[in-house]
Amino acid sequence: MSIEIDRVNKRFRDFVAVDDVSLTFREGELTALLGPSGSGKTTLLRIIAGLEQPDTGRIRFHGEDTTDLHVSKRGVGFVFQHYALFKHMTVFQNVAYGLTVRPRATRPTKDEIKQKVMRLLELVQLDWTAHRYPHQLSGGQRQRIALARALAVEPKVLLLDEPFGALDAKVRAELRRWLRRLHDDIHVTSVFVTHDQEEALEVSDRVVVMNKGRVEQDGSPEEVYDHPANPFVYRFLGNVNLFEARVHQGSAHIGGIALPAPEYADQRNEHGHAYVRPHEIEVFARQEHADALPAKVELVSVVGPAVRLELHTDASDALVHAELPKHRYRALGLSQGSDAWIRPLHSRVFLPDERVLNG
Ligand SMILES: Nc1ncnc2c1ncn2[C@@H]1O[C@H](COP(=O)(O)OP(=O)(O)OP(=O)(O)O)[C@@H](O)[C@H]1O
Repeated sequence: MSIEIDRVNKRFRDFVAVDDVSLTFREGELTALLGPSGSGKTTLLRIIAGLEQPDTGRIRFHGEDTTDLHVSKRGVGFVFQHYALFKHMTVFQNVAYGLTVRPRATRPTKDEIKQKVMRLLELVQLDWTAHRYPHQLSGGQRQRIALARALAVEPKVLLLDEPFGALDAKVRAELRRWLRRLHDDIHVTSVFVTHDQEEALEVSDRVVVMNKGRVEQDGSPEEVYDHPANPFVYRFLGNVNLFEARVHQGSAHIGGIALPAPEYADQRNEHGHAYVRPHEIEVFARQEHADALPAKVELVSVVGPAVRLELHTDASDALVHAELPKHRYRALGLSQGSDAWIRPLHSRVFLPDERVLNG
């Protein structure tokens, strides 16, 4: 079931929560709505669900206009951050609930319900908890049961609002891999809200980056990470270094070096910024390349197999962050206070008014 959002707007009094958003979620895809707090992700999800009415614009499920259709008629399943399971019901009863409350004509038999619930519990790998009560489960297990419960009624669309938000980092990481595998098995069109960029990049087929009620970029995880459409997306998707640049005839000059910026072939002496990710900064102990900048190592932190360096260079107002494998760092023989050389391997240049000439 594809979902089409067509020029949707939503205000809460003076506040514009969703600002002229048009998007298509393709059938069977898992899409992350990613953005900072207050960017309108949840409001958009609630509009898709039918829990909120848009002021203007239409929602279509598989081409059919559902904008005025009641939430109960849309065939959506939900999982929220604090999706309270019914405390007085066992896991089995919780998952069976949506089926048992159906009108008699469409209600499956007891045996059918039993089979289905047990199949779902196996799918979320918690069949052994069927007779337990929610308080006898961990937070991560409860969210998996909430997902089984949402799937029991065979939703056409699955909507998840920060489903792992309340869990600790390790459980979150496990559950997101688990959700990915589950989605590969069941292929229900799913939209999932998160403000965690790593979660969005790891789990989803597609990422929609939102900011102030608008869509900043919509693409595959690789596209949004490797080719951010604008400085907002660049900053939001991970660490980035900013260098003041003079943009002139297809080059961005920072310090004494020139970086290629072919998209600005016609610009002359314009002021801009070159964005470079920490792992795209090459570090040397000596001046091995003519196009490297002199720097000084200010801080070294070892994070598992990687080493993060913070370096001072005259070409940047802030310390430059570089990240390299530990073996490479060791081979360089650098330490805090050492003189070093840095070279941006890949950069993306933006002019201050965020004009993007190469999309
Ligand atoms: N019912 C409401 N009444 C008034 N304002 C609301 C209502 N619902 C949401 N808002 C406002 O709309 C804005 C967008 O909220 P929304 O929950 O969609 O953002 P979000 O991106 O999901 O943020 P978060 O990650 O913090 O949940 C927020 O500033 C919020 O205060």
